[in-house]
Amino acid sequence: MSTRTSKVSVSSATRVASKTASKGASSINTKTVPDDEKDAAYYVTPEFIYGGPFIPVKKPSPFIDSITPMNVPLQGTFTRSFAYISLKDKLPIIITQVIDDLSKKGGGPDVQQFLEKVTKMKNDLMTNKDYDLFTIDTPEGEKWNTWIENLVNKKYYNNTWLFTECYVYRRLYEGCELADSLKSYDYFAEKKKQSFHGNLKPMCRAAEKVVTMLSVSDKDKRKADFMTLLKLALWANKCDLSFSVGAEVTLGGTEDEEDEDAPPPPPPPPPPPPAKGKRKSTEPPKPIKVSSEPFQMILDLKDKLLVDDSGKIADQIVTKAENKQAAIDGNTVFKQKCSCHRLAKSFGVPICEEEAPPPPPPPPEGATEEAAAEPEIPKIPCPAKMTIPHHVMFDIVCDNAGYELFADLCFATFLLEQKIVQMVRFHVKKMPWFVSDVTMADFKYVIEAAGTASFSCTVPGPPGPEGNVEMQTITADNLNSLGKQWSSYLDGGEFVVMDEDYWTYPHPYCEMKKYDYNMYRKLQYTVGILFKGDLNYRKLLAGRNVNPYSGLEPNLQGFIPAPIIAVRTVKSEMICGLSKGKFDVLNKQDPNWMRSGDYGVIQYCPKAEPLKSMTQTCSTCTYQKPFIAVTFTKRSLTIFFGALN
Ligand SMILES: O=P(O)(O)OC[C@H]1O[C@](O)(CO)[C@@H](O)[C@@H]1O
Repeated sequence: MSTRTSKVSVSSATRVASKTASKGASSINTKTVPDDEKDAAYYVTPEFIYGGPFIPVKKPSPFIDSITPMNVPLQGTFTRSFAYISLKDKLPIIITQVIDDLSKKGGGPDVQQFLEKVTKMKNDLMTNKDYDLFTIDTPEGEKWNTWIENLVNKKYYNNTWLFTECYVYRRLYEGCELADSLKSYDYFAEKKKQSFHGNLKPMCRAAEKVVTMLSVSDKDKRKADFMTLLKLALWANKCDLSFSVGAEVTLGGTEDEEDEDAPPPPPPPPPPPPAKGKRKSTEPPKPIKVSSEPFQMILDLKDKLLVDDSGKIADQIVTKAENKQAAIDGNTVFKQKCSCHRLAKSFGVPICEEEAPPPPPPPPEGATEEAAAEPEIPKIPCPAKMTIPHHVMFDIVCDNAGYELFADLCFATFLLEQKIVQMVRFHVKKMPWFVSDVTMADFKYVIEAAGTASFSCTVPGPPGPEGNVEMQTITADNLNSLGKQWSSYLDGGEFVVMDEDYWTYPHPYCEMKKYDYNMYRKLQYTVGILFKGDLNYRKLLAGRNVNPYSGLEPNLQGFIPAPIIAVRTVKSEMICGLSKGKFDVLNKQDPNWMRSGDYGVIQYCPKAEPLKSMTQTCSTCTYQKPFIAVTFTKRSLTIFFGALN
């Protein structure tokens, strides 16, 4: 795989992405359906002719010269939408990069087969064909085929953008699953690693401050730091390689932008007051200079944060965590002893003699053999009835590896060190996804690399009392100690990493209950779920172009397993929760603002569906199949319960 990628700073990521897109598109030697003129020609050319060559039958074009109408799912057929651009320009380039890298890598016939399949998929995408079915023979492959067969629109552009993008990434990975020499191969791995190393400087700078926020602090400081670290996690979402079409995105700026480490310029003079009676100016705001120092960046981007619920989130998550702890402390039903017995049973190890329950009483005299053989009903309560977890936990549905994961880990560390929660569950992807999304391997890589990275540079320190600026040295020491801390959290079970199937399904989250009830139930144990990034946001809003002034809660359409925190930089045309008039002002300033990744939101829905004990029991207790997910670490063992439908 080629290790060379172009490098862009966050501010220029969009520019480069669109440049790369058009460059890449022109080098792809295949007819693209949606180019306006070609498109018209394509749909006018008849597939067959009735009664001779003189009666052409025009195929109806699915393409509509429009933005996505309100409340309709984002879809490639709206030629003035970003979904269209993404399918037309971005996705083919990402697929081409995979093909190119693997072609260079070379390999046997199975790799050739992979390349043929992927090339066909790219052509199908570019000519708006029907999806092919999966050939992989697994229960998950079968599920995908059922979903495809049940679709009304099976074409790449005609179906929802969400389904098509997920389908493409899933099919890419199918190619690896089918090729012996590519099993568990990650064609995006090098890019993700480069993106980590390209951001060492901002990580080292951020780590210097993060370590000062960890010792247990008073209420006000804790709240302020909570909010700051959530914002650090927000702006880290700019580092996304699917958005930049594989070009490395660094917070450090490109070489010619490095002068941002210079002391800040004096503030500009205040603008003249607006003339009386004049309407608010809709002129685009002057481009602001954004620092590569992550905490300064938060301040620089203050006005780009369109919804900021971080204060409310800090207050409410702490309160919910305290309440959960009280419930755990007061819970007499599931004491450790019961769990030990159940686990011992589940894993077939003998129960300690003293602890073992008394042997069952002998069958009463005269009882039939059948009755005597009745299974013993254990005295421990049924896991499916369990409604209180063993730990106060918080969940993060991760997005990108590299710098974004670093920022998420910092936030998680804060929650643990401030004793707000005792466990953080990270949800990652089972396969390479949207270029830079975190997989299990990426998670381990980032932690190890943070623990061992070496870095040193000098930057101007904060101005002294007389405005004098002294240079200070930044090293990787604090990043290293964070990395080591994270490794020990993994060993100790404070960090749990899970790669459930649902995160790579093409379904919006409001359908989780229908497609994966146990996943929904698992999420119900937590005090809050942080959903990172644009794709997660799209899934939260069911992929629709919702009313920008509507609230988050109604748009979740019943997906409320726990309080939801949505943190994303805006990279696609959907948003909710804006204050009155804001959407119109932003549109007037820049019609493409939602495609820029320059704006962000931190949104909160406090509502949560209480976890009820299940009507079904599980086989540990009676006769039905239990669902038990177990996470082992050196120092602890965690179990999540549910029951299979
Ligand atoms: O990493 P994030 O924030 O989920 O962003 C991914 C986004 O980028 C895109 O690839 C668009 O550029 C979208 O498909 C997607 O919404």
